Formats: sequence, structure tokens, C-alpha cells
Amino acid sequence: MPKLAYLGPEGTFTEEALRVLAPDAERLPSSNVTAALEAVRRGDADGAVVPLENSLEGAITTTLDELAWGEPLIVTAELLLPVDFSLLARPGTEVGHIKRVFTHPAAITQCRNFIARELPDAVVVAAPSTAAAAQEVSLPGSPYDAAIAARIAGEHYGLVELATGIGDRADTVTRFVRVSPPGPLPAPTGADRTSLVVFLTDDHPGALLEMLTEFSVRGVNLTRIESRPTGDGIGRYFFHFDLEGHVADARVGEAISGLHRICADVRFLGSYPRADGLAPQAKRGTTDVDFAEAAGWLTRIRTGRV
Ligand SMILES: O=C(O)C(=O)C[C@]1(C(=O)O)C=C[C@@H](O)C=C1
Repeated sequence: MPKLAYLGPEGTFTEEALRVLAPDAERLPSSNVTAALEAVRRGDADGAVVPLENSLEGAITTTLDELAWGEPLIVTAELLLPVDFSLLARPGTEVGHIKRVFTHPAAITQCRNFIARELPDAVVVAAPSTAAAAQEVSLPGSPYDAAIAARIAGEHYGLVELATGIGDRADTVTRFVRVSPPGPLPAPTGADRTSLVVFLTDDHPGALLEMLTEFSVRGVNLTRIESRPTGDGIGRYFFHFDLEGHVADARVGEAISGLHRICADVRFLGSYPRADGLAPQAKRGTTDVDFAEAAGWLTRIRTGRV
């Protein structure tokens, strides 16, 4: 039974994602994303489940940065989890009396309209996770009157639900990934995604275009591109790419080796089945058969067998 670290305590959205991705795993709650990934790097856990991006808020930058630096880890699975927030409080609390709300920063952003409309005068304080907020609010002497978290966290910590479905959009999803130490990759399924981190050699006109060209000429479709500061000063960035296909696909492998030739560093973050199951349509001339045929042709002309 694998042991998987996750952003705890019990009742987080991350735990819900873990239960779907690995129902039989032993769960190791961590106090933040960094600690969950460190547990994997130290060998205390076989893997971790962490949030990567949200359909409303965008990238979970801690996760992106953690995967870009330090001992390499790879993504082996992903999940799209609908996130539905509730306003939770100790029994007897009235909405009109809520002065201090505790929740994860991602929940603050995703419930902005509800907070502005229903709790305009409340102070909203950032918590390590939504479930950590619910746990804190459940304590009798808590300085917080309410938490914003998943309904299940309320049930777990004995809170009552004062409002439900309070996210700005009902269709919000968070994309979670299962992260493992480097090792064998999940086999290609025909509907895969590959993740990469790319560092430029230097800043020059067209640097981004040169990277994108490696994908474009081989018919590789990107599903996400994100720039993150390197920390070396204003204007210094590295890039996260998600793309359609598996590194075992000729067009993906060729594009990545092209990047490896022209960039200072390419960190491969894994190839894994897409949660939405969408299979890419290879453009004419970019299938594995096309690449193999072209390689055979090149060998023939190089060896005088024209
Ligand atoms: O706090 C939690 O419950 C989490 O699992 C973290 C997290 C996040 O980091 O985005 C996950 C999903 C929701 O978007 C809100 C919070």
C-alpha cells in the first residue's frame, strides 16, 4: 500500500483528490504543499497529491515552484476535482455576527463575490488549508467565527453549514497531480499530457518564439504555459509548459530534444494520462509513422541508397 503525503488535515479538497486518485493509499497529512513534497524527497512518503491549478484562480504557484527547483519529482497522474465551498461555523452562530473568517487563500479568491456581498465587514484571514481553518474554528476559544471549506470538513469538525455553494462560479475545478520520485513513466494511453520546466540560456528577442517553434513545427499542442520569476531580478523568468501527448510520441520527444538543444535547461516533469481523456488529433506529417518514415528516408540518402 503506497504512502501518499497531502495537504492536510483531514477534510481538505486535496484529501478528496487523493481518495479518488489512490483509494487504497495510506494518507500522510502535511501542513503545506512544500512539506508534502519534501516528505517524498526525504523518502518518508512514496508520493504526494498536490493542487496545481484552478479554473478560476489559475496556477498554484507554490506547487509550480516546488516542482521546478530542488530534487526532481515527476507527475504520474492528474485529476480534475469540482470545488464547492461552504460557510461553516460553530452551532448557534448567525451570519450577521461573523467578524472573522478563516480559510485558504485560494478559497478567498474563489468566494470573492460571496464575501463582498454577505460578509462585507468581516476580516478574512489566510489559513494553511480550508480544513485547517475548519479545525481551528471548531475549537471553543477560537478567535475566528467561521471557516470557508468543503462541506465534508464541516461534518468532520462538528461545524454547521450557514451557506453552501458560495464559490463565484458553480463549475470551478481544481487540477490535482500525483507526484512521485523519478522512475518508470506511466505507459502512453493515446490521451496523455506532458509537463516541462524550461530555463532560457539568455534573454534575447524571439527567445519565447524559438521555444514555441519547437512545438509548433512538430504539431504539438500546448495546454498551459506559465512564466515564473527565477528570483534573479525583475524580468528574469523560467517557463512551465503542459502539452498534449506522451514523451514516447515521436513529435513530443523531438520537440523536447529540440528545446534541450536551445535552452539552458529542460526539466522533464512527466508524461501521464489526461484526466479529461481527450486524445489529440495529430496533424498530417507528425504521427510516429511519419517520423519513422522520414528517419528511414534520411538513413537511405546518407548511405547512398537514393
Ligand atoms: O485547502 C484545501 O482544501 C486544499 O486542498 C487547497 C486548495 C488550493 O490550494 O487551491 C485546493 C482546492 C481549492 O481550490 C482550495 C484550496
